[in-house]
Amino acid sequence: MNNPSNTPAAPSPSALSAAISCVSDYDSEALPVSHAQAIIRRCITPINAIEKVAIRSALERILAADIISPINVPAYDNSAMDGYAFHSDSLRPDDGNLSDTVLTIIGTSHAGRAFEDAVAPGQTIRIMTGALMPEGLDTVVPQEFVSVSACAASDPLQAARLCITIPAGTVKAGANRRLAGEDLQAGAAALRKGRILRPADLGLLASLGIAEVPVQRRLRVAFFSTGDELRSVGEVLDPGCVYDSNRYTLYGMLQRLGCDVIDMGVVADDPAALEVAFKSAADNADAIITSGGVSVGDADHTRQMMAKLGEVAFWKLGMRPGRPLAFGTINSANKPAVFFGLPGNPVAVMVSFYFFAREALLYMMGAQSVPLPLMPVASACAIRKRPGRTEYQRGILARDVDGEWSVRPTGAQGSGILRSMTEANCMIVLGHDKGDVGLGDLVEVILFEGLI
Ligand SMILES: Nc1nc2c(c(=O)[nH]1)N[C@H]1C(S)=C(S)[C@@H](COP(=O)(O)OP(=O)(O)OC[C@H]3O[C@@H](n4cnc5c(N)ncnc54)[C@H](O)[C@@H]3O)O[C@H]1N2
Ligand code: MOO
Repeated sequence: MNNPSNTPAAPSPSALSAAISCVSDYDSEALPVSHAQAIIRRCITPINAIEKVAIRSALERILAADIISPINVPAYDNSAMDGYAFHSDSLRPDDGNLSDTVLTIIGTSHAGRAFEDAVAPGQTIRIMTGALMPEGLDTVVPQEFVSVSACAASDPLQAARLCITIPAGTVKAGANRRLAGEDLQAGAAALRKGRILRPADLGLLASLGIAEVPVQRRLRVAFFSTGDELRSVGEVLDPGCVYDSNRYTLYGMLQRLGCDVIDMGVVADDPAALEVAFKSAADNADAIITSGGVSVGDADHTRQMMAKLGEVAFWKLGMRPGRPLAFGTINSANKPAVFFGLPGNPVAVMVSFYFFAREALLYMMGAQSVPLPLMPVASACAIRKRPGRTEYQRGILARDVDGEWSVRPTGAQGSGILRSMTEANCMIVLGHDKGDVGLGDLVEVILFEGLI
């Protein structure tokens, strides 16, 4: 079922205006990062539109409701090992006399093909990993711990059978058995609303027999680059021009976040053209992201457009790179769209996206907040840092000659040097109040790559 309702993704204009007008005590020269992040949180609300998708299509989507397990997992008591199952009462007490236990094998339980007869004390069955434990049995001994031989001939019926000998002390009562419901009980929450579904979650859903799940509809994000000097890939690079790279990094970051992207290309440094672009973006998207035009140059029109077409919540932060980041809203006929005006410098785009837009967009998508883990690591060199702003340096985390992990900046940290992002494997986050870093001092890093 595909049922994306047209519920507004953003709050009503009045709610947003109220949130934005709460922005007081704002030092326009050095609004701390944490303060700016809090302002953004106050100004946004999650979208409220759900669609149902098959579990394979749910990868990386955001779960829109708790998933309650319809069954026990495992569904029945089963063996964790290939071996022999029996009742623990059959074990000879481990009384220090090293008394072995001898049990008669009376059948086999395969995974998917259970042994259905009763198993009496003194008897055992061969059992495979995952096979159902017959009623009354509670213990499995792995096959490599037992010896198998013909049973003692005192009883003619027994002599025709095979027996196992379990050496004393090999196995404890209840060992190697997986109990019904021990992973998950029927009626318990298997996955919580707001989770970004990962491969393990798809497997878990399948293990519960669930074929479809409700997910949040994708967030629609429109983006464009501004600047008369920008040329798109495939165009001739005239003197004084640069290729537009920001739309590609933005495309990649938005795709990774699972957004529906609306690429609006390059818009000239012309107020009329910008106004048309902003209005069209606000009509079609939940959020708008632009790059460039937020500084103080003669052709930097973005903030004026925000003030004309919406509201500016803040502009300029105590951070580097990304200082001229602008945040606010752009109005449209139906709803205001959340707006991030990212600075034009290519690294500033990525840093301000990862540390501001990313969390906001995830929140709008209805995702549970999962803070990025900051890990303390020794710095492999001295780093100059001025207190009063947060710095995001591109770092390489590696083992040193002694096998210890340490981090060093990639080299020149100019916010136009995009190569610093491609060479780095982590971001070194130097907090607002931090000063110079000495060799061996601990700094906090956020890794770029994760396992899943
Ligand atoms: N007098 C001041 N000048 C500047 C300040 C300031 O506070 N006072 N801030 C500097 C900082 S910090 C930044 S960051 C930039 C941001 O300026 P804009 O957002 O107006 O960006 P532009 O001027 O349009 O471009 C800056 C730089 O980045 C290149 N660029 C822009 N868009 C792209 C793109 N899509 N792909 C690749 N490269 C792009 C552009 O050519 C410029 O080189 O302002 C400083 N100035
Ligand atoms: O703060 Mo700007 O973003 O470095 O170049």
